[in-house]
Amino acid sequence: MAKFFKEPSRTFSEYLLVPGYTGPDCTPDHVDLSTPLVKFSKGEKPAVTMKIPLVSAVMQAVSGPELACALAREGGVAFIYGSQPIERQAAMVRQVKSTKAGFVDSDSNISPDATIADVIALRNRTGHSTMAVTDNGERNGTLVGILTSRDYRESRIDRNTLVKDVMTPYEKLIVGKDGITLSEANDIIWDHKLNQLPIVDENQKLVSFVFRKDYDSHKEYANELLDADKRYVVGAGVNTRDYRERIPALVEAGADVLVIDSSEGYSCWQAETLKWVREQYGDTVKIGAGNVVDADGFRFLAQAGADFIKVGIGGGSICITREQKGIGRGQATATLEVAKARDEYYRETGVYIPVCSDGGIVHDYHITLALAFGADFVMLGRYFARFDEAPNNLVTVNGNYMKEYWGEGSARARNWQRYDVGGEGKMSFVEGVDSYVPYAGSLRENVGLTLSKVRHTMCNCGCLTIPELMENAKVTLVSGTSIVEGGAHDVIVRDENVNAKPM
Ligand SMILES: NC(=O)C1=CN([C@@H]2O[C@H](COP(=O)(O)OP(=O)(O)OC[C@H]3O[C@@H](n4cnc5c(N)ncnc54)[C@H](O)[C@@H]3O)[C@@H](O)[C@H]2O)C=CC1
Ligand SMILES: O=c1[nH]c(=O)c2[nH+]cn([C@@H]3O[C@H](COP(=O)(O)O)[C@@H](O)[C@H]3O)c2[nH]1
Ligand SMILES: [K+]
Repeated sequence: MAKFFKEPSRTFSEYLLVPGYTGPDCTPDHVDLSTPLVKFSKGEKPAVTMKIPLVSAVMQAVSGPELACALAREGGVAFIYGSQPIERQAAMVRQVKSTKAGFVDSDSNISPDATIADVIALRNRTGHSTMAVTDNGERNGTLVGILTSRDYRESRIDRNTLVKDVMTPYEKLIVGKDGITLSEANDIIWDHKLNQLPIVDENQKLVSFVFRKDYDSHKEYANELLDADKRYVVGAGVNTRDYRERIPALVEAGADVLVIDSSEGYSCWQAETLKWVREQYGDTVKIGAGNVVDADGFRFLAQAGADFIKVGIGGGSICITREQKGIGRGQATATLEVAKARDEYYRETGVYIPVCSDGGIVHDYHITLALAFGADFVMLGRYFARFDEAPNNLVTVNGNYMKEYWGEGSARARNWQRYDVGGEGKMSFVEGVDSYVPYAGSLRENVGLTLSKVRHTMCNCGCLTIPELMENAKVTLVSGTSIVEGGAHDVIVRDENVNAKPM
């Protein structure tokens, strides 16, 4: 007979944390959110420890180079999406590894022959009004000028006006030479009262920008996650088909960690991929696997050699896998059971394999719950898709700023040819939707706020570290009615905008 799990599978919104004793030193500024990214043996240190328990989803709408740098600055890791040609993904990894803190890749570039209508469209798409004018309109083209919102009056200007007729031309620009330090660049900005300094190489090709508004934040990134060469740490997604070509390209580009990106990881394909990595690279290449939702799946991938294991089927905000295929498990139950299997495996072997809870985080407190349930870190898609740094378009919908967010199993993502690589045929059904999420501003601000809530909650629970929270948290199931009790109720809320909304 089929196996039936005794308990229903539950999700994070069905639980709350019950406070523990808070002592005088248990304050948010004392909370340490560092957490292992990859496996380690008892008594040893993991090869990569994150400063915060957040990684970004392996998705086209989420994890591009700009977001990767922004997240590494805060102490987390992004996984550059794999649903793109190998060379392009490797180039994104290289871009992160070659980004120097404070030097920003220009994401708003336009050619001198473009029109103001093009400028406005580009600004609406990227949210940035400072544009590099390059000969070919590309990021690393020859710099011929700069265009900012001060160069034209949107309400008056003829939309057919050409960029070259309103831009500040190169001859009038103050530029920095590639190779200068951040403090030299900032000195030039202050001496000349600039808002931005373009950095160019010896052939006048645009390399990057330094922005005045970034000055304060660049002074201090206490949690910055850097490799031994002081470059940002970055991850990348791979699949179980073209890994023999993709992995070498990503490793060569400098990826610090890889993850097999799949809805379902309890398969011979993942074991084969892990085996191949060990044969080729031993333990020098770090690679996570998944997703699984029970102890059997965990043990299988642990024995196959995974460096961390990802949990979650069908709980993501854009996921329709449960509806389409009927596989999955409530995210809280899945995380708890896999974390228990992780602890058991650790007791048996002395090897600790970090567990990542992937998908379905809706409120900030869900992160704290996931950690209390035993996750070492969480993977977020929707959350990061709302930020400036994500590679997805900013659009207006009914007058509201939104960012586009689509699943990797949606038709939109699948237009990418991965389903034709080595497979018997195309997948005929979709497992994800194409959607909008409300635009939320910068990653730094949002992550700061989210983690401040996590730290406060941990203090309520009397815990200063993630392992302490895993060990000591007290968790209660809540009834449907008590969930209603937990929100504003029986009052007429006056102003939606000034009241706290869930993230
Ligand atoms: N976490 C979740 O709940 C879900 C995530 N997704 C996302 O969608 C994307 C696509 O996921 P999947 O469809 O699971 O991709 P996948 O490539 O892992 O699997 C697609 C199909 O190909 C088969 N397959 C994989 N490697 C093979 C090989 N070497 N030879 C023959 N057959 C092979 C698999 O068993 C599966 O039937 C990923 O980004 C994933 O994260 C999609 C649905 C649910
Ligand atoms: O059923 C699915 N169809 C999809 O098209 C899809 N795309 C991504 N994912 C998974 O969702 C996670 C992100 O979830 P959130 O938006 O809730 O953070 C991601 O990290 C993935 O695990 C998908 N699941
Ligand atoms: K399976």
